[in-house]
Amino acid sequence: MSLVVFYGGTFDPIHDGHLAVARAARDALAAQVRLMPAADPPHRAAPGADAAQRAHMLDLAVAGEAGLVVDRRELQREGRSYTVETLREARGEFGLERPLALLIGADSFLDLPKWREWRALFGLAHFVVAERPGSPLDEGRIDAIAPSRETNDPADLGRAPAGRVYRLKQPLHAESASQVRELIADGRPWDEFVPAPVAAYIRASGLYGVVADRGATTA
Ligand SMILES: Nc1ncnc2c1ncn2[C@@H]1O[C@H](COP(=O)(O)OP(=O)(O)OP(=O)(O)O)[C@@H](O)[C@H]1O
Ligand SMILES: O=C(O)c1ccc[n+]([C@@H]2O[C@H](COP(=O)([O-])O)[C@@H](O)[C@H]2O)c1
Repeated sequence: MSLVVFYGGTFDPIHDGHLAVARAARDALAAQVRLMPAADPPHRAAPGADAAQRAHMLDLAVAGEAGLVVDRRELQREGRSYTVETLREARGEFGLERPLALLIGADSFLDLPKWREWRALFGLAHFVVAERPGSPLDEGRIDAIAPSRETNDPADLGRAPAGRVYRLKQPLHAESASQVRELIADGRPWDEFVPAPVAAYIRASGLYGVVADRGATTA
């Protein structure tokens, strides 16, 4: 059975780093990647764009892109978007045998022990960890969180429903959503860091306090 990859995030807004990671996972694992916006993400302040706007920006970013889809399941649930609940719900849909994986940046993975019922996550899905500047996965860091689970063989993720950790090797991408929001707030160029249709939507909606005639790298 083919692997399904969930890529959860606040995506406030989606940026080129997110897209690069999603494409790299799709290509390395030959799997569908489901970009899944959090309704109310745990462990952070309320997002600048509401959930419907963040999901819409994902739609714009993946339009026409093979193997990348938007998954709105967390928007249909009340309360905080705890991943353990999302994966339990996904198991109801995909069954217990289907290989599922959670795609996650290295910074989030290193924070995993703060997540709700985090040890249970390894019984529900594999992890695909994307390297990220500022969060080096030095020797032993993955093993310290997930002893003996790491594999270098992507095929291992198709051989079991859950429980392995695969490190996604891809060119590093420095973009972050907070950087994009800060650039917009400062009236500095920002649109080179997000997909063009997303930049157009941010401008048209006045998100993040964007001023229509400032911050564009192209007039
Ligand atoms: N440039 C990047 N490289 C690798 N992983 C990333 C990158 N940007 C985000 N991620 C990962 O994508 C997931 C969703 O990230 P999120 O939507 O919070 O974006 P962010 O850029 O980290 O946002 P913020 O700057 O607001 O914290 C997280 O697991 C995060 O680690
Ligand atoms: O389940 C948790 O306790 C938990 C704690 C922090 C983050 N998450 C999830 O991790 C993903 C990335 O979160 P964030 O805040 O970096 O955008 C997103 O899907 C969140 O719902 C989940």
